[in-house]
Amino acid sequence: MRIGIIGATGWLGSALGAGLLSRGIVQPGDLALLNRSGPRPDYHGHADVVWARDVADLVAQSDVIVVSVRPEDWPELALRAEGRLILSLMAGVNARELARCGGRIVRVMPNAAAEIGASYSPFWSAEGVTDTDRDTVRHLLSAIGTTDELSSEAEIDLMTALPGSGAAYPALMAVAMAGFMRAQGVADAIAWRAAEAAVVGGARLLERRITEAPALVAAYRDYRGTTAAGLEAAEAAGFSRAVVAALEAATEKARRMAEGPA
Ligand SMILES: NC(=O)C1=CN([C@@H]2O[C@H](COP(=O)(O)OP(=O)(O)OC[C@H]3O[C@@H](n4cnc5c(N)ncnc54)[C@H](OP(=O)(O)O)[C@@H]3O)[C@@H](O)[C@H]2O)C=CC1
Ligand SMILES: O=C(O)[C@@H]1CCC=N1
Repeated sequence: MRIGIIGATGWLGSALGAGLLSRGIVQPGDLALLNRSGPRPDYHGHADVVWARDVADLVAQSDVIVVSVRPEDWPELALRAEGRLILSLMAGVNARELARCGGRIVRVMPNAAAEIGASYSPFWSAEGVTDTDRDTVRHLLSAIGTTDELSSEAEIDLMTALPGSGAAYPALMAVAMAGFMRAQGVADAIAWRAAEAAVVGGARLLERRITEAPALVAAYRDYRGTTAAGLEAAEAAGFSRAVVAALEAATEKARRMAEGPA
């Protein structure tokens, strides 16, 4: 099967291309690529990938087309892709708009952890998508991590806020934590390592047992030690409210983008 990626050198398109090639899901000669800035002599160690001349050329050389341009760049693509399976990675471009290209539409919401094969990339299939298409989607997404099929397109906007945000909130937390340490006079490198211990070490402890998070919070509270004091102060300062506000704002932005200009 020939795969085309529009936006193949971008943050996500490049991660997907790398994953597809390194896992042998697609052979270099069956991978058609397009970007704005032009072909690269080497694409993740492969010189023999196919660089399309333009959108029409990419469509002609692909059975499945991944659209990984920024949402604002979608209209200028003027994609015509009758009979093709389309995987849109774009936030805030709805299936009705995408269907104008004439293909069978699947919307996917990956995240930046695609770079390390650890993206959770839920997808939603519009009308006309077949079970064979779904198998194809799952196979392709296995190149960057795991997936689930969603039952409604509205859930894509929620998934755009989370998990689409990737490392954004952990990074924000790390910045605040390291900032506190530095403000207390701790050396820069040690301040960052302390933040890393909490953000990365803590995340590793929760890996594959995230549903135990409430019990873990309760265990720290019941311990009645220093962390319990910290958790109480965090909640009093609005920690959970801040997280919810962030997800609400991101979801709302995705919805407004999908509705188009007022
Ligand atoms: N980044 C993320 O964490 C996430 C992003 N998304 C979605 O994924 C999509 C891609 O995002 P991201 O990878 O971050 O974006 P980038 O800006 O990193 O990459 C965009 C890519 O699109 C290419 N491009 C732009 N315009 C055209 C055009 N007219 N024809 C061909 N190629 C074009 C660019 O080419 P060139 O490099 O030559 O300029 C580049 O390769 C977005 O729609 C975003 O909403 C979804 C979830 C998470
Ligand atoms: O911040 C963004 O717009 C991209 C799209 C979804 C998640 N990240």
